[in-house]
Parts: sequence; structure tokens; C-alpha cells
Amino acid sequence: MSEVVLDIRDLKVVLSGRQILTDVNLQVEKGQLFGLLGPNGAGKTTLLRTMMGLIKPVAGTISVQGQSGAKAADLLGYVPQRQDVAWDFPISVAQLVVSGLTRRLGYFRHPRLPHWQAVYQALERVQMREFADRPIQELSGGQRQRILIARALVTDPAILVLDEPFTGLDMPTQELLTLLFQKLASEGTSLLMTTHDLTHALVTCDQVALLRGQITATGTPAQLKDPQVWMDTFQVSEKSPLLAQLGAVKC
Ligand SMILES: Nc1ncnc2c1ncn2[C@@H]1O[C@H](COP(=O)(O)OP(=O)(O)OP(=O)(O)O)[C@@H](O)[C@H]1O
Repeated sequence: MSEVVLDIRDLKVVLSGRQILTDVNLQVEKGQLFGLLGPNGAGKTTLLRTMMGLIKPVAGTISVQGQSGAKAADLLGYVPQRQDVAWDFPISVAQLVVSGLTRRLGYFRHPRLPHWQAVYQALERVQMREFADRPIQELSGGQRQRILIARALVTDPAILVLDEPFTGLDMPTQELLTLLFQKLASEGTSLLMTTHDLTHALVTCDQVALLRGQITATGTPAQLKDPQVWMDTFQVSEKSPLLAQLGAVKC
């Protein structure tokens, strides 16, 4: 049986008195590329923030490789949306990547040789080693996405958690990024990503979950062909072109 890396059970989150997540159950296995899909306001970011320990759930558990609480959050490699990073900050690619070790190092300890070795290894894994000394301002959108992934990989996390990694990237860059995700998954890293690109997720992910405050469906892309679950989750009619695009049409 495959090893479950991320195990979320009966998670309930309330923000400002409103229940945002209800009884969320989700399991991601080792080496799996998992897509979390849902409309605007479905609770995707809330779920990621709860996994990172930034929001305290009112009920339920989150465990990563059997660990919970802060230890579980330490095993997650979070990759924020590119727009959440100050790209005009005057630092090099290697300096951005080493900042992924800040939590481990503490703010006042300088990185030493083994830390820089980890930085170069992470850059190698995302095929950006030769960019180590470049200022981050000079990078393209696809290159930025890669070094954010390197920054998350530098702690050797059990699972990468990516918030909308494909947004704003052209098709060839999306394809290269997908190949990178598949390579990381084949090396044993699990990946959980949110995305609004549903067709792309169905083509690339091993497993997907649909979210609308609660998990409305989960399975392999081939198992999610029932148009009703897409109509209910995304509030579209049976005439929506989305269903044809997803191949979710009644036989
Ligand atoms: N701090 C907060 N206090 C109260 N409500 C919040 C807070 N943060 C988010 N929400 C609400 O929680 C719901 C889920 O928001 P969330 O950002 O998690 O959705 P999302 O699926 O990531 O959406 P999008 O695809 O638009 O990014 C929304 O209705 C939002 O208004």
C-alpha cells in the first residue's frame, strides 16, 4: 500500500464567525501530484494556510508523515503565488533560495557551507543552478516560479504545497513546469497544488479533489467524469462549455 504523506481528517475552520471549511478529509500519497480545485471563495487558500499552521482549525487534524502541529508545518514546503513576492528586492537567486532556511537557522545565524550546498542542490533540482548569482529582478515568470520551488525544496520537505503555480504563465512554460512537477514526483516528493486551470489539472494530476467549503468529490481524473459534481461545485449549468472541455458530459 502507498504511504500517506499528508492526512487531513474532519477539518473544520471558522473565520469571523463564518464556517469556511466543513469536514474536509484529504489524503496525499508519496510521489503523488494532487490538484485541489474549486471556484473563487471555495476555501483553497484557507485550507493551505491552515496546513501551514497560520489558521487554527476549530476541529479536525492535519498530519504530515505522522507528525502534527508545528512539526507537520515544518515538513511542508510552501510555494506562494508569484505576485506575493517582492521581485524588485535587490538580492540574488541564491539569496532568495537560502531564505527558505530562515525558520531553521533563526534570523541571526548566517548560512554556512552545508546550507549553501543545500541551496545549490535545490537550484539543480529545478534546473536553475547557473542562475544562482543573477539578481531576482531579471528573471522571467517561469524562472521565478522555479526558484520559489527551489526555496521550498531547500528544507527537503515531505510535500510541496503550491498556490496557483500556473497563473500568468504561457503554454510552453506551463508545460516545462509540469515536466518539473512530474520529475519531482518521480523522485518521491508529493505535490499538492491549487489551480484554476481545470483542464490542465485533469491532464497532469494523478489525483484531484473538488472543494466548495467541503470536499465535493475526489478521485483520479478518469473517475471525475460525472457532470453533476462539476455543476454543483462550480455552479455552472449543464450547457456550460466547461463540461465539454473537461470531458464531463452525460453519455
Ligand atoms: N480572514 C478572514 N475572515 C473572514 N472570512 C475570510 C477570511 N479570509 C477568507 N475569508 C472568506 O473565506 C472564504 C474562502 O476564501 P479563500 O481565500 O480561502 O478562497 P479561495 O478558494 O482561495 O478563493 P480564490 O480562488 O478566489 O483565491 C471566502 O468567502 C472569503 O471571503
